[in-house]
Amino acid sequence: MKRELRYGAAALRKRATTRLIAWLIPEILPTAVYGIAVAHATDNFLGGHVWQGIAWLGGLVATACLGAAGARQVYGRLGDLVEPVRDDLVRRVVAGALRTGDDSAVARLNRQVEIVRDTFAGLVLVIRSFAVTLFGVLTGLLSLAPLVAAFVVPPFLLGFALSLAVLGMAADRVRASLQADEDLAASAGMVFGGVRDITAAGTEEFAGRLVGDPIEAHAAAERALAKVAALRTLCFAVGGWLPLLILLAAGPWLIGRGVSTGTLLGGLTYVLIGLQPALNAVMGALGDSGLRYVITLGRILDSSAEVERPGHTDTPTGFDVSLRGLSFAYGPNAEPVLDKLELTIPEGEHLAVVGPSGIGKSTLAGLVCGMLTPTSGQVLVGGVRPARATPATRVLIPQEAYVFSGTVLDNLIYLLPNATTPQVADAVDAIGAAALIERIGGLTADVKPGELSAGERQLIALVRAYLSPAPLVVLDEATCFLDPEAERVAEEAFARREGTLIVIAHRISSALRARRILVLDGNQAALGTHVSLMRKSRMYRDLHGNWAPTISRSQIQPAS
Ligand SMILES: Nc1ncnc2c1ncn2[C@@H]1O[C@H](COP(=O)(O)OP(=O)(O)OP(=O)(O)O)[C@@H](O)[C@H]1O
Repeated sequence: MKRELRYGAAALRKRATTRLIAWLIPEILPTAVYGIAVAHATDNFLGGHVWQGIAWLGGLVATACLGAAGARQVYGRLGDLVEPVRDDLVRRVVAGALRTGDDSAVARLNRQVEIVRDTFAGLVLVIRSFAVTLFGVLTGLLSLAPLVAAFVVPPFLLGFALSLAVLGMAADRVRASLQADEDLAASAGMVFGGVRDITAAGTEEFAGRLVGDPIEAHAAAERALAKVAALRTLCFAVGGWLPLLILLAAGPWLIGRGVSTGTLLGGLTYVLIGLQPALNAVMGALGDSGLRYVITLGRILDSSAEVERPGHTDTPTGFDVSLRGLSFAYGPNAEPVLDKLELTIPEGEHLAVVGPSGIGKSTLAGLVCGMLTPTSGQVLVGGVRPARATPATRVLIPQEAYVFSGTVLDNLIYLLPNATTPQVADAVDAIGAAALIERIGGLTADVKPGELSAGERQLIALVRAYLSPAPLVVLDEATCFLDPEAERVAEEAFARREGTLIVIAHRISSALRARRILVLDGNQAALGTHVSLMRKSRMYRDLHGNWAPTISRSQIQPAS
């Protein structure tokens, strides 16, 4: 919210604002005078001086005309103030769309720019008119009877301060409500789209849960919003009605102290037709236009900040990977897969990640490579969030290797299009893919992905990753279809390659080759070498015990 308020404040630092303020003075006058005029007119009428009473009311009409002339000037000045805001926002939106090539963003964001312009103008008007009333009423009350002011002003200011305090809370809750609304629309849309399949597969209960949670979240957000509305009414009661009650209750005491009936009526006039409507208007505007301004402007600034940086990316400094209190769950109410994980993987490290099936190894790989966003905590690669880091910083090879129709060479140099022939030959040799490529027909032969075995596809993907310029390589069971010997050759090649290597291991041999091993165990994690983990991690000892016999009798699909 601070950023949006700063933006508004900067937009107000203009000459147009000074001119707008200057035109406040003729408007303050009638506001200051009407209580005094009512007081004197009443006292004169009560004292039988009818003409003097009428003269006071005539004076009130004259100052009101002066105020109207001042108000007329305001609208012309307002344009000078808000149009530059609109221009600036449109410039940001269009510049962003040109960089991203997202034409639809222009239409979407332009609508938001209109909202910001209108709400900004509305806020300027309401705040200005509130200031006029406040200054006018204070001046009038103090010149009429400071004693009356002492009863009226403090509860009014208290109500106003409480309203401002509630606004911050309201902004958060409106944002939460919008988010809940969007989440519900997304999950309901997904379920409605798949009703036929859900019925066919008999997964109604699962689908019910899928929309049930967002419905609950939405209802909770709306209830929270309703509580804020109730609080706002309470604040208005304090600021708008309490001064009136106090003044009425203190009436006899004030009259006993020499305050005239007219003066009391003048004080009530200031509250009833000055302070109370002004507070109502400013609170309504801040709670409605103000929140729409903050939230809509926030969205525009967020989207333009995303595109203001070239290519939407940051360049990491170094390639150490740090996990800081990293937690991740696949849904708002799902059990966390990873919980407050702390780990630093220094540049050049060779780390193996082991753990039972479904413990979260692939989830961790996805987080490190920026394909998943942490629920809380951080992943940083060279000090930068992976999703924002330049894509060339990391490569993730999953279990199901991706190979596309094209030549073998196209497939190999996909991540380094300008690779030289010796570079390609080195990579092929290092990974042990020479025999496979020869069998396919050489580098210029066409690849037919469907005709390759899973292991062969993995070999091609491994050469591609090896050849890539990425200093961080994550192999997520990327060698699981290779025989142990082919896996050893490939892994050793990656270990020799410069950079950081993270291997999600599916065999103990992979873990034994690594410099350090991370054992994921429920929400716990243990880090160490094979020797230290055999001593301190029961989970690692169990995995080692289960894995060891399978090494010799692995049923592995040969690579070639
Ligand atoms: N897209 C998803 N949506 C919901 N839950 C998921 C999703 N992907 C994974 N999970 C769940 O998250 C948990 C961790 O999964 P993950 O694939 O990270 O485990 P893993 O240790 O890599 O398992 P494996 O060794 O079998 O590949 C599992 O309970 C899994 O069912």
